[in-house]
Order: sequence, then structure tokens, then C-alpha cells
Amino acid sequence: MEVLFATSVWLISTIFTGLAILGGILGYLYGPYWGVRRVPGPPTIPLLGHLPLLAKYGPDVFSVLAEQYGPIFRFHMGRQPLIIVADAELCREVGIKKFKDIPNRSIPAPISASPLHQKGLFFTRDARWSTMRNTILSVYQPSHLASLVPTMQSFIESATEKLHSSKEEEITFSTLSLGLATDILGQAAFGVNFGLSNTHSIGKSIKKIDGEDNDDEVSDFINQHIYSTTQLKMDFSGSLSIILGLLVPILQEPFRQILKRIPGTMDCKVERTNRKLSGRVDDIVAKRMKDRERGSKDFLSVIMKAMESEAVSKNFFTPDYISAVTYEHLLAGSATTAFTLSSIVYLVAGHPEVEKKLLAEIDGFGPSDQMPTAHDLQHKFPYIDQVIKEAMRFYMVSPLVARETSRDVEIGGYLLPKGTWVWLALGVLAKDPKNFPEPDKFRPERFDPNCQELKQRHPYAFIPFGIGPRSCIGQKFALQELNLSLIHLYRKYVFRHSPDMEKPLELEYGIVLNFKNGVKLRVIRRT
Ligand code: HEM
Repeated sequence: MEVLFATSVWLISTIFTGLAILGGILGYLYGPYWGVRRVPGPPTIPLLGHLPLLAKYGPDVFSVLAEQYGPIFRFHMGRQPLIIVADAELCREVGIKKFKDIPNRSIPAPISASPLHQKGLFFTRDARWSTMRNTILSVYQPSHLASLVPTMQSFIESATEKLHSSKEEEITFSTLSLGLATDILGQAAFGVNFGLSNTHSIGKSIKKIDGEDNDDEVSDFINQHIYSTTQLKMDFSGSLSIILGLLVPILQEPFRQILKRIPGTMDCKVERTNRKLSGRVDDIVAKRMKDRERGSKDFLSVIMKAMESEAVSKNFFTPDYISAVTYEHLLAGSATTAFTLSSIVYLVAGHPEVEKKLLAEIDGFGPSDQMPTAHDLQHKFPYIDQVIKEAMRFYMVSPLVARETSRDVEIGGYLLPKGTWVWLALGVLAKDPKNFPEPDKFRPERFDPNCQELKQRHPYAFIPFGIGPRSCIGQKFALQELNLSLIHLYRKYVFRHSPDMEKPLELEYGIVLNFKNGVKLRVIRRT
């Protein structure tokens, strides 16, 4: 009798424990979904969520879903539901009108393992973010940007000279533009000349990291930067711990701790690279902190000066944060600007009528050795401005921007609980035929300030640099660099698509959009 009783108690307690564990697992897996279940979205597969749809449609997945489910819908990145906002007015609501309820960014799995990425402006939160942002804003005053024109110019000149002396007819333009953008930012951020736009080293060097080939200090540093950036994948091509982070976030960190110790795994390589990279950035910062002489105008010096002169900033800008914001400068500005420059040149190469107007405007500015000032760049090249905007609309480098609610908030008729990830689908807005008729046509004239299409467009339909107080801090820097680069390039050359290039261009999702196979172009010298 006693044995039977004990067995029954054991059985019941086992069942209850089992049920509690099951409940815990289900609660963990479906908890985030429960709060937003009323928002429409496609049926989800447990654990995977909607990742198979991402694999099927690629970056177009959000346009496909917006057509089916409307301006606000659910997309499950593995376990994590995202509320995707694909409407200009709702973006204004999230980014501007309700900013105080949605002031921060959610941190996606690929970033959560990297303090260097987390301590930059992008992922800092609340009061720390606003203090950091206000200090950093001083670096982007128009006068400071204008003073960077000669630096940008000299890098662009040396990159274009390389084309001039090159015997090859075909180049991978995306490699050249990444070298150029990284060099400009290396100088602007750290005051260091990486020397990439003078060599053909980038493509080769990425491979060197895998093979542990030790190059000199600078290119080693930059190789690590590129490797670290390109490994931050948002789909199933990232490291094992990142994939686990997408599926079961709680497992990401323990698995990363194990995998990073196993030689040959991608986690091990990423860890080693990030450690070296942080070490190098920290060394530069520590050296500069000791160095009393800070006459230079690079980002790092300006941040340090601001830190020393303001008590508030001093508390916030500890050396680890200084390293992170300086590195972020390089990170946020290089791949984005390089992608944009490559896509402009690629699109112009396929549209002779656009090329003709562009050349006429550039040639009409003055003799080819007349360097434009920052003021000229803003006012004397209206067609370049239209071409840049249209190319950014056509291939939006950052098609999604992340936000997270800090309290319960109503958006588009749905009450979203505190902690909901709300992502703005800038890429979907940019291809919405309501605001951009025939969206798959490349037509810079749709950004002519006098055209009817622009006048009828929603003011927030085109927001490639984001929206509201958290919008891109480097927008003017990037536009100045793009304008200067285009003027210099088209004064000497025109470009044609290489027969080796796939059509249409294939893209892949990293932390920003990237070209799967690079942009290969044939260079033609203008006489
Ligand atoms: C064509 C080039 C670029 C594009 C398309 C771009 C795009 C973006 C976008 C979409 C965001 C998010 C905005 C939001 O959440 O509303 C962002 C944020 C940011 N960008 Fe850029 N960016 C570019 C160049 C740069 C450059 C050159 C820098 C630095 C020199 C930079 C630094 C940043 C930083 C620090 C943030 C975070 C701002 C904050 O949270 O306060 N970006 N960028």
C-alpha cells in the first residue's frame, strides 16, 4: 500500500514537473508572441518563425508580406516577433510623434555578443544615448564637415588615379568603393591613413584572416574590421551561435562560450577577430589619451576634447565607450557609403540618358581642376542630388531600422506591450507605387523638386537615413563624400556593366545590404 502511495506521489510529481517544464518552454517560446498576437501576420513555424520566408523571398520578403497583410504586420525572426511598419504615416508616428515611448533600438542576435558594437551610439539607450549623441553632434557641424572636403578629395583623387594607371579594363567597383569609404573614415575617425584605396588589398586580405596570414598592422586591423562586419548575418548563414540566437536566444551565449573555444568554428574566428579588433581600437584610444597634443580634427580627438571639457560627458565617455563610438564611425559609415556609391555607378552605367545629364552638369561646373567647396556641393549639383536619391531608393542599403517600445504604446490600432520590437520597413516604403509610380524604374527626375510626383508624395515616404531624433548622424558626411566621389569619377571616366555580372544584381542581408558577387564594371576613360 505504502509502495503504491509512494509510486503515485512520484508519478504525480513527475507529471507536474514535466508539465511545468513544458509550460516553461512553451511560455519562453510563445511569450513574446502572445502580447502581439492580434497584429496580423502569416502562420508561423515553431522556433523558425518566418525565417523560411526570408530564405524564399530574400530582401523582398517584407514587400510581399506588406501587400498581403497591410501597413503593420508581424514577422517572426525565429522566436522573436517583429512588428513591421510599412507605411509612411505610421513610420512618422513611431519615429517622431511617439519617440518618447519608443526611443531605443532592439539588439538583434548578431550584435548581442559584441561589446564593441553594443557600446556605440547605435545600441546605447535612454539618457546615456542622448548625452552621447549631443556630444557627438558637435563633430557634424557644417563647418567641421566643410573642413573635411580636402581630406575626402585627396583620397578620392588617389583612388581615381589608380583607375587611370590600371591596365585592366574591368574592375570590381564595390571593392574600390569599400577601400575608398574605409580610408576616408579611417582618417576622419581615427586620424589614421589605412592606405586601402591605393592598393588592391581588400579582396585578398579578407581571405588572409581565415588563413592567419600576418600582414602589416594597418591592413591587419582593417581586414579584421571587414571580417567582423561581414560575418554579422541576419539569416542562416551566420555563425552557429548567431543561428541559435535567432531560434532560442537563451542558448546563444552558453553555446558561444563553448564554440569560441573550438578551433575552426566560425564563432572561434569571429571571437578572435573581435578580440583583436577591440584590442587595437583600445590601444589607439589609450595612446591618444596619453598624448597631450590633440590638434587634429579627427573624430577621436574631437570626442576626447568634448569629454575633457564637459563633466557630464566625462562620466559617459569612459575609454570603452570612446573606443566603441570611434569604431562605430568606421563601421556605420564605410559599408553603407560604399554600397551606395557602387549602386549609383552601377545604375548610371545601365541608363545612358541619366549618364548624359550627369556629365553635362559636372562638365558645366567649371574646368576639371576646379575643386568644389562644401557650398558648391550643396547648391550647384541638383541633378547629382536626384541621382543619389533615386539610387538610394532603388537599392536601399538599410531597408529596415529597429526600434523597441519602452512602455505600452498604441500603433496603427494595436496596443503593443513594453519591450515589443518595432521595425520600420524603409525599403518597402521606397518601392510603394502609391508614392513612387513604376517603382522598378530608375528615374532620378522623380526627385526633381518641381515635379508633380514629388509634390504629391508623403514627406516620409523616402527616409533612407531613418527618421526622427535617432536618424543617421552621418547623413551629411555621407552625402558630401558621395557628391565629391561622383564629381571626381565622372570627370575622368564612364562605366559599363561587365559581361561577367549577373542580371539582375544579387543582394545579400548582412547588418546592411550587400552585393552577393560584387559590382563588376568596365572603365572607359573620357578623353
Ligand atoms: C549612405 C550612407 C549611410 C546610410 C544609408 C545610413 C543609414 C542609416 C540608418 C538607416 C540609420 C538608422 C536610423 C534610424 O534608426 O532612424 C543610421 C544610423 C546611424 N548612422 Fe548611418 N548611414 C550612412 C552613413 C553613415 C556614416 C558615414 C556614419 C558616420 C560617420 C553613420 C553613423 C550612424 C550612426 C552613429 C547611427 C546611429 C544614430 C543614433 O542611434 O543616434 N552613418 N544610419
